Amino acid sequence: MDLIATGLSVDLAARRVLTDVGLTLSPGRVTAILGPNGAGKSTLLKALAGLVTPAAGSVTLAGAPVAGLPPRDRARRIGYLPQDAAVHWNVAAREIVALGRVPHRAPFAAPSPADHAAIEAALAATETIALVDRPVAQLSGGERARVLLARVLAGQPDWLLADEPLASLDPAHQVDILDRLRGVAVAGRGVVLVLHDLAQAARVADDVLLLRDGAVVAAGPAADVLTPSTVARVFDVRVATLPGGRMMVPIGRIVG
Ligand SMILES: Nc1ncnc2c1ncn2[C@@H]1O[C@H](COP(=O)(O)OP(=O)(O)OP(=O)(O)O)[C@@H](O)[C@H]1O
Repeated sequence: MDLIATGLSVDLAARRVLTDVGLTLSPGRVTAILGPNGAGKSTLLKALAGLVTPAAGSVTLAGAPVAGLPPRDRARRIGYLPQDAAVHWNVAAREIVALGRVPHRAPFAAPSPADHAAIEAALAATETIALVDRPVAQLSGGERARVLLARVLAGQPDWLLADEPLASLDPAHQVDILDRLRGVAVAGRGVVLVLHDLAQAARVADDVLLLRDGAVVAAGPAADVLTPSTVARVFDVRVATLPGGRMMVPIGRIVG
């Protein structure tokens, strides 16, 4: 059940922000989308989730255009965690996580044992069990981010698309959530992450897609793409590599 973008271009406010992007994503792998600010990473993720209308090209899931999938079906198959997700209702965290199961049952039906099991598993994976009775408005940014990730995990989608899921997490939770996301891929689902941290990407990703100015600069297995020269070209930074070669730390700006 591949997720495939073909000749994908997206315009926002009459400006082209993605140009002719082509990629094939396969289940069982973690793909990291990296690139400078404004490169089009979030727009690409939204397009993969069927949430923006392409100006040209298409996104298909198992051969069917995602834009044409019935919304409930699409929500069951593609879980999307936006960047800086806001919560508009000040309800208990458990209610937010439970919303992840809504696409799985008929309108107004009571949660099934499978729903309860999926919610408990998501709470455990994100270490949010202790937060379930707290109103979300009273949670810290990192706690809220974990609750929102739990909501997407509870939906057990075939594809999990997350936009900067580590942004407000402390190092322990970053490592833990990355391991959980790897586990989702190992279990046979597809995981696509927009990340900023090169080291985290090197740690978690099987495949890496580098975007700059709305176009793909490099894509493929992480070991092939995350090289000092490619990273320097895309981000205008000099990097030092840690032993092993894949872990990189930016050490200076390339000017001119
Ligand atoms: N709603 C919008 N209307 C108009 N332009 C937009 C809109 N959203 C994003 N853009 C523009 O589209 C381009 C790509 O934005 P996008 O958010 O996809 O980039 P990004 O790579 O995710 O950036 P960042 O790393 O800063 O989050 C940017 O130039 C941005 O200013």
